[in-house]
Amino acid sequence: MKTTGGSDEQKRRAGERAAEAVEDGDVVGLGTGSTAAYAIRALGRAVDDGLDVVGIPTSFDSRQLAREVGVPVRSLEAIEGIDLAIDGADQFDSQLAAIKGGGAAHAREKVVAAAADRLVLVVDPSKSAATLTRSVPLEVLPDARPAVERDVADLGGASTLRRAERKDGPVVTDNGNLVLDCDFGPIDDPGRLASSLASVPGVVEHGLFVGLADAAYVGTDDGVEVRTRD
Ligand SMILES: O=C[C@H](O)[C@H](O)[C@H](O)COP(=O)(O)O
Repeated sequence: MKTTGGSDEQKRRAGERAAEAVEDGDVVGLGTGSTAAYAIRALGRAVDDGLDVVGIPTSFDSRQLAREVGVPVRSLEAIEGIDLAIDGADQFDSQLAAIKGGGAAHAREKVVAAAADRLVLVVDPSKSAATLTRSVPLEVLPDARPAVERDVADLGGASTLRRAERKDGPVVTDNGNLVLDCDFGPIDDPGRLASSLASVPGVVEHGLFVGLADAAYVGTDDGVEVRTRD
């Protein structure tokens, strides 16, 4: 998966600190992306040392990595609750509202985050913003794409179909859908935009995570800064 933003060392610190918050017997949501991957690898080492956990992957890639490093996995439908979800973000603000979906995994990520008692974002300082400004990814039913593009324009956004980097054609999600990256400029009210996007027919899920994260572990050059909502 493409690595963005801060240094690998910053991401490693954030991911490993979040893995330390996992307790024996926990069911853990395993996020997607380069930062969450550090948490999954750290959990694998903890399992080697005797930690008893079950991981709930949010994507093909996180499932694959968990299996490689020895974290036992189960699917979301097989469990009743999640103690802690650990996941990355593409941008987040002081209220821990976040834009996710740089890896096109935000639909499952949101289901896991909503099912979790706690969501910890693992990020580097480049993800922090006073106002969310990045494009918001929408997972969209393929047939609904033109209609969704029109609705996004009515909401003041400009959509771009996400294209695959190493083959001709669009990115197809783990669920068989397309991704539209939608630029709304600075997002003054993430909650209002989230509600509007959730009501667009054909949008399977949008990448705005509002009111879901409990903490952000920000890996820095010196350590880890733990941020909570203002
Ligand atoms: O769909 C992917 C996810 O939302 C990722 O958690 C997000 O893109 C952050 O990834 P990374 O830690 O690689 O920047």
